[in-house]
Amino acid sequence: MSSARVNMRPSSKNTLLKVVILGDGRVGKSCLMNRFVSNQFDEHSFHTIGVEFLNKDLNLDDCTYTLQIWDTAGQERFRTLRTPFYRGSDICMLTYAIDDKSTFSNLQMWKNEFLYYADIKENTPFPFIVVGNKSDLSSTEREVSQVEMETWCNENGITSYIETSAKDANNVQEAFRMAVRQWIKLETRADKNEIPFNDTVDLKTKHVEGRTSCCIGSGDE
Ligand SMILES: Nc1nc2c(ncn2[C@@H]2O[C@H](COP(=O)(O)OP(=O)(O)OP(=O)(O)O)[C@@H](O)[C@H]2O)c(=O)[nH]1
Repeated sequence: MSSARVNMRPSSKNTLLKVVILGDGRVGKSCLMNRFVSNQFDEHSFHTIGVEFLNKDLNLDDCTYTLQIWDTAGQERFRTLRTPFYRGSDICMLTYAIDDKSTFSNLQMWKNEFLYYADIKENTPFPFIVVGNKSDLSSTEREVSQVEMETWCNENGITSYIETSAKDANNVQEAFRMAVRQWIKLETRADKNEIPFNDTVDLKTKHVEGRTSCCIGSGDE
């Protein structure tokens, strides 16, 4: 068998990527997912309890990716409900709200929680993307500057970061596209340089024929 593992993905099928969205409660994780999947925004979005997921196809560079997007509950009391779903993730979106410094300060906690429960070793390259949501808010409400975000990302080896507004639909599509590009970048690098070639196991590339969606424990408190 050839060592060109990257070319084994049949173009006629989708590549399924599991994307998990993490961050403190109320930063807008559910709104980002709903804006991306349904192009809708709910001003009075309820707390998520546990996790929910929705699928959405994304076309990039002549390939179709089915993003299985997992929206998790940000509140501490739902920790044990959300963490079992981190395993098998392909992309992790670390989210904060630009008008709430504490949600930004907690990014390190979210990154650590993800790495631990997804069972990924600390220094293994992984497609993280940092999203500063609620960019529609006025500059007087802003508590986290773009420079602070860039600095934190640089310190944490994260090269994908963006500010979004689920409310105005600003940069939401772009955030998911950026996340997939980051996944492709690392996948290609892993294929070429890092992961020893294995005839039988391709942990990153999965294929789906159809679309599904379901909810697990969503609703009001
Ligand atoms: N101004 C503004 N408000 C937003 C934006 N995104 C979400 N919100 C509001 O922020 C609140 C929380 O949004 P959610 O999407 O429920 O937050 P969450 O991160 O999923 O919260 P948990 O489920 O508790 O983890 C809601 O009142 C939203 O309307 C945004 O881009 N701009």
